[in-house]
Amino acid sequence: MQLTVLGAGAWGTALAIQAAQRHPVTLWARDAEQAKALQAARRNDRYLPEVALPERLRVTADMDAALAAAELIVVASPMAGLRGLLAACPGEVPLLWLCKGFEAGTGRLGHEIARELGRRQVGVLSGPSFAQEVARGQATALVAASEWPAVAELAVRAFHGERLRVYTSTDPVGVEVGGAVKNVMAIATGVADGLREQAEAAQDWANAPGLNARAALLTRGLAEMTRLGVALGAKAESFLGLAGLGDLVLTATGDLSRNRKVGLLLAQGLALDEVLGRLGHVAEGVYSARTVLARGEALGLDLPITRTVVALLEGRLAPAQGLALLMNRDPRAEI
Ligand SMILES: NC(=O)C1=CN([C@@H]2O[C@H](COP(=O)(O)OP(=O)(O)OC[C@H]3O[C@@H](n4cnc5c(N)ncnc54)[C@H](O)[C@@H]3O)[C@@H](O)[C@H]2O)C=CC1
Ligand SMILES: O=C(CO)COP(=O)(O)O
Repeated sequence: MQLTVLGAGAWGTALAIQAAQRHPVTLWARDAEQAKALQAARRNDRYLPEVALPERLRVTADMDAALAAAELIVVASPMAGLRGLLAACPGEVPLLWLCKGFEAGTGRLGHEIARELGRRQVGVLSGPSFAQEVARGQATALVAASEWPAVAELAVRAFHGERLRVYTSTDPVGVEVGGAVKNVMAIATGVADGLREQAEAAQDWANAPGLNARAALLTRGLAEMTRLGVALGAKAESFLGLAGLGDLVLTATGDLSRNRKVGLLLAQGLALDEVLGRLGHVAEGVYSARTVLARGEALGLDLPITRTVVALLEGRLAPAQGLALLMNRDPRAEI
């Protein structure tokens, strides 16, 4: 199968490297200089420096050439690029996107953007998957979700192999809400873990959110994710799957996460601009947090962790105040 991956960031490059072991793959980079550098060095020095590009992987900045023979298109840009790339792709070729978030401005999920553009035969590929590990061939499980079962099956044909399991799902809403909300929860967990490191150093135990607090944040974060997802039409079971609990655990606790890193750096007292300057990669939770809150509020939902993350990102709350705010709410029933 001829595969075209649009976007040569960390994740697009990693999946292209994996797929190229079994299929001819074209990787499109939007910057001509970057495409030239990738072809010459056979390595993505900017976004994924440690893994070489296999022979079968062709890199180009020419979109028409990249799409010419595509049998499956994979959009690997951040959420901000999805609408433009969807609109630029031929409507008759099945398409998957990898981005995890809500579109800034419109507050839409990927499947809502596709519907708005009248695009059919599309789906999302998600789940717990740090690009670096996938590129190295370390065992990973993903989930491909689409309302068109043939699209999810195509994702299996393209990517399923010895080191990469691809499950299918008919719940794109659940898979997309999971991928978007876990990023917000990873920021919250990063803040808590950052506060713990500082308080532990001073043996200030009462102000050190420890392992108990982390487990509570993950569990209540899952509750928020599920609450929003179900209200948007998702199946509750999806949140116990790879794109829900699976990706929440990975991103909130794994130090390769950029969203978690945002939280860790905010806890050190850095301003958001400074944090983003240090990352060098996209951290979708920063852009999605407000939308998660707004869409939840529009549905009459209470999302206290998300609300706290938004206040932290907007600089209206200091990290330590965030923890106090969450702990001092009125008691309530768990479910
Ligand atoms: N890196 C990872 O481990 C994983 C990332 N993702 C998701 O995949 C998406 C992409 O992430 P990464 O590749 O890691 O990001 P990255 O920050 O490594 O690279 C982003 C790439 O997108 C391009 N880009 C940026 N804005 C764009 C726009 N408006 N239009 C077109 N292209 C644009 C950049 O030039 C760059 O090539 C994000 O939504 C992320 O949440 C999902 C799973 C794993
Ligand atoms: O989505 C991811 C892993 O599944 C990557 O998370 P970060 O964007 O936080 O690095």
